[in-house]
Amino acid sequence: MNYVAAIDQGTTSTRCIIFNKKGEIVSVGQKEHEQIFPKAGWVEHNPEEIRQNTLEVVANARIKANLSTQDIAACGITNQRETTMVWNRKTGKPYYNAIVWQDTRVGKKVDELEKSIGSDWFKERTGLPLATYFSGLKIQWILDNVKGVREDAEKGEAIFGNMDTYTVWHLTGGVDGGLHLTDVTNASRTQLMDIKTISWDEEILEKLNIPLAMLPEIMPSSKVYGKIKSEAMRGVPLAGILGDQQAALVGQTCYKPGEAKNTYGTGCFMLMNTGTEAVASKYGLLTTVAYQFEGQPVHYALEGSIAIAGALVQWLRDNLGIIKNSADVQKLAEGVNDNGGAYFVPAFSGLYAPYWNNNARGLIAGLTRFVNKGHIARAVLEATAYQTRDVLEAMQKDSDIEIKSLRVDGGMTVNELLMQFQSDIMDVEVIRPKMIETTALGAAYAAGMAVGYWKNFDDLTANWGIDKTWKSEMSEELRAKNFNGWKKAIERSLDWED
Ligand SMILES: Nc1ncnc2c1ncn2[C@@H]1O[C@H](COP(=O)(O)OP(=O)(O)O)[C@@H](O)[C@H]1O
Ligand SMILES: O=P(O)(O)OC[C@H](O)CO
Repeated sequence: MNYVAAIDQGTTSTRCIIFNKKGEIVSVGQKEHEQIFPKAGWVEHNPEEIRQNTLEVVANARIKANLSTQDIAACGITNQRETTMVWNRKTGKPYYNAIVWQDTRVGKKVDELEKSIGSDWFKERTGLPLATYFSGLKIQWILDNVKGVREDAEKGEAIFGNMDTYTVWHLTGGVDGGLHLTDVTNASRTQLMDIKTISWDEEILEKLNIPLAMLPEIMPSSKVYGKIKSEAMRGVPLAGILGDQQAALVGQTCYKPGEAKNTYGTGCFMLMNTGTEAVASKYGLLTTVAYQFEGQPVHYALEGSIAIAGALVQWLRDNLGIIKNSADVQKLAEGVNDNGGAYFVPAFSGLYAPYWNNNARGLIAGLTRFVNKGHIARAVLEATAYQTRDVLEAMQKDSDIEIKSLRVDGGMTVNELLMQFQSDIMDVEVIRPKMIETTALGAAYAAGMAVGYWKNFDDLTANWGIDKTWKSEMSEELRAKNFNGWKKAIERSLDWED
């Protein structure tokens, strides 16, 4: 039993990574899936495609490393959070595509609930403000708009799950007794869980008209839940589940209160461990569960969620065709000295933290005839850095902790121009660890700890090491001028939709 595996079911792709005891990658299987945009603001995934990709990448990772299932001590799961599925437990058939976290179709509902109940009512109970982002209203949309689901849900036949729950259910037998469960971190993103009692909130379920019978059982993030039955990893204990951003926090070994990380993927998410206390945010952050290891108390985090980060680079590639690969954005941006006065606010799904403005929409501001595609590429990268500074400021105010250095990870952190600008615009040291696949690593840690492959948090912390550090090289005056331009652009994007 020399290895631990992790399945990372992300927004753009599904990966399976096999790690050794030092937390090093032994093998990777990866496959992208289709992004479906049926209407403006709607984003869906095909669950069947994801299910098949999962089995394929698991088999690939194992076969590439020439390992048998006996070599794998445990498997963990991490996933894009909030993305919502409802399927039939007798047939395994989904009633509708997975509604992705970025989808804004429930915008009107959010406005209605804001008027009738108020965002604070939800925030006090769940740690989350009213927004299109979370699962609860997405479940309600499926119940109200897809024929027959409500009836089946009342009978306990139509069941809900985020991608963790859907994956676990299939891996542990599906229609033949698949486990219907989730972990505390994923449950904390549904807006249906009481953040203090860690149980489904029946008053919220009543207000949203969601039957309790369709919800999964809430479990710790690190625990042996059962054994995998699918051939690709038959017999391996399934022993860890974490939402992907919480997994990155665990992978970055941020186990002490005050320790924080920022993950740059499709979106960008900064989480700070706040220990066993659920700190309520006054400055636009979420209160969320960080992790729970079996037999230990729940640990909480403050989170600043940014919906669009790497997704903007993809938009440049897929919608405008200015670049061929995501990596080309750096070369294009390096061809110019600065943004030429252009600012890009990527409010494609409204704006998340710290603004929570569902009706914001994207814009490029400050254009003149001087601006060329190099400046736009720079504005695209800078948008992620500016949004991160907004979140960092909120984090410092909410936690009363001055953040002097920030641990980063995720696909975008290979972009060194972005990392330098990030440090410049925040005047904070940016630290990239040797391992930037921290999401999968966190899920592997959760699973490995549950079966005793790693014995304690010190074992995990010992695996962490620095690859590169960036320090600010920007003058105070220029930093202030640049950030002021960003704030003006943000003002203009707010409440664009009526
Ligand atoms: N060199 C690069 N510069 C900027 N962005 C990049 C670069 N390489 C990849 N990305 C972006 O990073 C994202 C992929 O990161 P990843 O951590 O795999 O995301 P996710 O887990 O959300 O699928 C994509 O949105 C892609 O556009
Ligand atoms: O798939 P990622 O890495 O973009 O993460 C998505 C988040 O979990 C959404 O909350």
